[in-house]
Amino acid sequence: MGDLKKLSASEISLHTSKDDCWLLINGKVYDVTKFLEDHPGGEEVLLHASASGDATDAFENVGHSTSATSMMESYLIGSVEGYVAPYAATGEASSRPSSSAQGNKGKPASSSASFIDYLLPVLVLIFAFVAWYYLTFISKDEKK
Ligand code: HEM
Repeated sequence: MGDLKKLSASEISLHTSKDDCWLLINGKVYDVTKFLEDHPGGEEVLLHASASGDATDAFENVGHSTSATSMMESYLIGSVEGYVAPYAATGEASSRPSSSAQGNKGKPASSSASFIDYLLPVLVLIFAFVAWYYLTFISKDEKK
């Protein structure tokens, strides 16, 4: 498959129907018309992904098996010149769960922050009281 046809985005956008359905995934174009009925995930998702212009995100979000990936080869009909991978396909997808984990971390962090919010004034009061007590009574006694 060295001689992949170079297809334009506008050409691909003409093939989004049940009788003629192309998918753009990672810069490669797949004619899945004959696969629509056999797709384990259903034909609707394929038609929707086809209509969206770029099916890369949709395809990768499902976490397809390696057998699904090797199956794709038989539907490959071309590629897109100057293809720019969408966000999730660039390997940065792994940073998404970590950013949501950060959101989770926010909770204990903010509750410990509110704990310090209470503790700090109390500590300052205790320190002020001890200092006042020392200066008022103890240091006077020492001078005597
Ligand atoms: C040429 C492209 C595609 C091929 C060859 C393909 C193939 C497969 C295969 C073999 C499965 C069964 C599970 C597995 O082995 O991973 C599957 C499941 C599925 N696929 Fe695809 N798929 C393609 C594109 C897409 C796209 C673009 C979407 C968009 C959302 C999609 C959505 C799904 C869903 C939702 C399932 C069901 C997962 C489940 O029920 O666990 N597929 N696909």
